[in-house]
Amino acid sequence: MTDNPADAKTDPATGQSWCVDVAGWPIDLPIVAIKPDFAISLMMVIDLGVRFGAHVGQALAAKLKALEPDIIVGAATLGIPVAIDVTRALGLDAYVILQKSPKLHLANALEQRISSITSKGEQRLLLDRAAVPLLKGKRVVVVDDVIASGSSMKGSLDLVRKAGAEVVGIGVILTEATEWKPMLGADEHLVHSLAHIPQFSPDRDGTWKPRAGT
Ligand SMILES: O=P(O)(O)OC[C@H]1O[C@H](OP(=O)(O)OP(=O)(O)O)[C@H](O)[C@@H]1O
Repeated sequence: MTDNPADAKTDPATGQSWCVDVAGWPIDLPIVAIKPDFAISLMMVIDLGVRFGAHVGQALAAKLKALEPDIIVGAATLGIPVAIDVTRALGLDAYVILQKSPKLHLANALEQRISSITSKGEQRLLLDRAAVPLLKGKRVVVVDDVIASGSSMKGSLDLVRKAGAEVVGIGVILTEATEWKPMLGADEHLVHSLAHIPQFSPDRDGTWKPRAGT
């Protein structure tokens, strides 16, 4: 036990869940406390199976097809299956992943700093210079599983543009709350999502309820 409230740990498991309809496919997401008075509902797309992956790939492709993308870009880690499923559903082949692990071959990569709502501290997004020719002058759609603070997506957009691509759209399975809108600024209108999730505060009896305006 600690006397300093700042040292107190929040138990992330609330035992509650939030149901969201993802383009006709309902999923239950655990509500996870990040602070004593703040929780999110957490989608781990890699735990939802290949049929769900194919479903979101097809549903996002249906929204993104008219933008005529040449190639899809996704950010590690949870943006990887989304990028693959959307690429497959659009009938494309190549895709580009923005990595987070500083592999040996990425020593000279293009780099952007990000800090997402679900990961502690600052992270780096890395674009392999060998992938730049796949993007330069191309129509690109950037995908991810979730956009929340918008930091990860903003970093992805900056990197893709540094590589000389035109970003014609953004595809996400879920938008979360609204913080991402000012973060993306003029790029907000590029976002296509399959569903929206709020953020949560506890009411007096400890039940987590959607925060107003989220
Ligand atoms: O809008 P934001 O606040 O940036 O949050 C969204 C990002 O957070 C998650 O990634 P995370 O950083 O947890 O990394 P992971 O995909 O490697 O698990 C998610 O996959 C998005 O990329």
